[in-house]
Amino acid sequence: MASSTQPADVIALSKLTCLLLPKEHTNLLESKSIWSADETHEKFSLAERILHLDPVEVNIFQGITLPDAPKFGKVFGGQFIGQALAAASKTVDCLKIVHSLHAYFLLIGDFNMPITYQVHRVRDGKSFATRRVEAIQNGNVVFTLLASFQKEEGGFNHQVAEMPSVPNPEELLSMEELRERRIIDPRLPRTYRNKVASREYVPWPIEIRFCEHNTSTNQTKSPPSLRYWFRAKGKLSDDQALHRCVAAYTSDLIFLQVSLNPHREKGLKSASVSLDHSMWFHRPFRADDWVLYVINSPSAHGARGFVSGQMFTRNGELIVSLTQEGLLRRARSPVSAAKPKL
Ligand SMILES: CCCCC/C=C\C/C=C\CCCCCCCC(=O)SCCNC(=O)CCNC(=O)[C@H](O)C(C)(C)COP(=O)(O)OP(=O)(O)OC[C@H]1O[C@@H](n2cnc3c(N)ncnc32)[C@H](O)[C@@H]1OP(=O)(O)O
Repeated sequence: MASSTQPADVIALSKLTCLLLPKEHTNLLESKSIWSADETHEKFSLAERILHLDPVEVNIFQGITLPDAPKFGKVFGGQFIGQALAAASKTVDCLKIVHSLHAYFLLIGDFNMPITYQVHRVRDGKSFATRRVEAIQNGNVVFTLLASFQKEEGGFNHQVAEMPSVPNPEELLSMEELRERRIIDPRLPRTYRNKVASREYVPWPIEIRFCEHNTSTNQTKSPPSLRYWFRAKGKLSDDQALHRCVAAYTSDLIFLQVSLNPHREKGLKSASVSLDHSMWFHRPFRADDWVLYVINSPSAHGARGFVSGQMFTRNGELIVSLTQEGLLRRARSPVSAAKPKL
């Protein structure tokens, strides 16, 4: 080293020291912070592009609803959670990673309008940091999230929760295959099959494989529980913060609906929206690798359904615990509850 010449950058200079870093190690200086892509590249997975935010000012970010993002007639609740968590994460020291969040859905979001995320730096401690995020459209706060972040720390370790025994995702049908099968399944009512066939099919950014083969429809009763594997389509950047945002996004896709399962009946039209959502991230994971989502609804009462969930890696590690309460009503016709009023 002493006699050879190497290209290097001066990275610190004082009267007494001059710190040089060989060119091949300059990547060590790159921020490890939340995926820092300033542009949305086509090569990124759709999930990563949906969660992309533009910085506007310090603590203020802007997100949009991409044309190919799932919408359900409004801004999808998971998009609010994922984007708000991304905004919060971008303001936190990159060594701290989200361990819990609590959110409220206040107003139906308009997917034709950008969403402004205003981050409030509630506290920055040595080990923990807390952020509050407001999602704003047309001057109204439509969604709010509190999230807490922690520096990696060793400690006690136990896991009582056991991953249920379910088939491997490779043995199960994809949503696309399931849809094809349902259209031609003679055990299902013709009206239901026609409805599935005529409904426009928009692929989700998340691949889903239901663990139980069932022939129930949105018009037939079933137990208030569900288990499915999910993973982001495509490869995600290697940033644990992003993987947690993608899990947060996905967690609202099929969650509250489980609460409606025992109440489904012919002709039922429901008006249901997520009201609040809480998550605890226990261990690191990748959201572009299969994750098992185990959902139960212990209660529905007073027009509110309650659901709780656990997420496991393929190795049976409990990675996330979560809960949600949602509004569960019979829809008054015409179904108008889900229109934005901003
Ligand atoms: C289980 C097997 C599954 C297999 C699945 C396979 C495939 C799945 C396929 C699809 C899955 C889709 C998954 C979609 C999940 C989507 C989840 C979400 O994204 S929800 C979006 C996030 N949440 C929100 O946006 C909620 C925002 N918050 C609010 O809107 C409000 O806070 C509120 C909760 C409505 C409460 O506001 P308020 O106090 O003002 O409430 P009101 O009771 O006064 O009502 C407001 C408004 O609604 C009208 N309304 C009320 N009740 C009804 C009803 N029963 N029917 C129709 N309309 C109703 C009411 O008239 C009010 O309107 P107005 O002000 O004009 O009078």
